[in-house]
Amino acid sequence: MWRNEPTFVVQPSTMEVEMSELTKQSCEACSADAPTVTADQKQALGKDVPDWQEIELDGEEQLQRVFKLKNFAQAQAFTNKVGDLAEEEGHHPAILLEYGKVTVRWWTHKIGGLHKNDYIMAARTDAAYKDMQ
Ligand SMILES: C[C@H](O)[C@H](O)[C@H]1CNC2=NC(N)=NC(=O)C2=N1
Repeated sequence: MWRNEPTFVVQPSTMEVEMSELTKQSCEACSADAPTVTADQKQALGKDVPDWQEIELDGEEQLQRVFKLKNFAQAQAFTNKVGDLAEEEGHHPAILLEYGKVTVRWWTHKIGGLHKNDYIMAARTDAAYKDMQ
């Protein structure tokens, strides 16, 4: 017979839930006339990817994060994971692969700036990095 043992469900913290929100989302189709994110959206979305910097390069706003890895082979493996993610979503970053270091930049080429998709992919990149630790 099933003993009615109490089952304790561990509730993720709101932060984890928020973080997991973006990592669970997929990129939405975005056309060349899609708007870039507003300042308010940047503020709200930025909270889910706190380790990323908003930079401007060639007049285009981008998200950038430098990931530290143990050596070149680990950096290469992480680069490939990010590349696979990008192919899956049809949304691609700029990646600089160095010994023990990978610099990733996300932005949406067709709108020349930041779209919600870039925040989703930044969160997914963080999750891929976490999986490698
Ligand atoms: C045809 C192809 O789907 C488009 O060119 C995609 C490819 N990957 C992309 N990646 C990014 N970051 N921005 C884009 O606008 C983009 N467009």
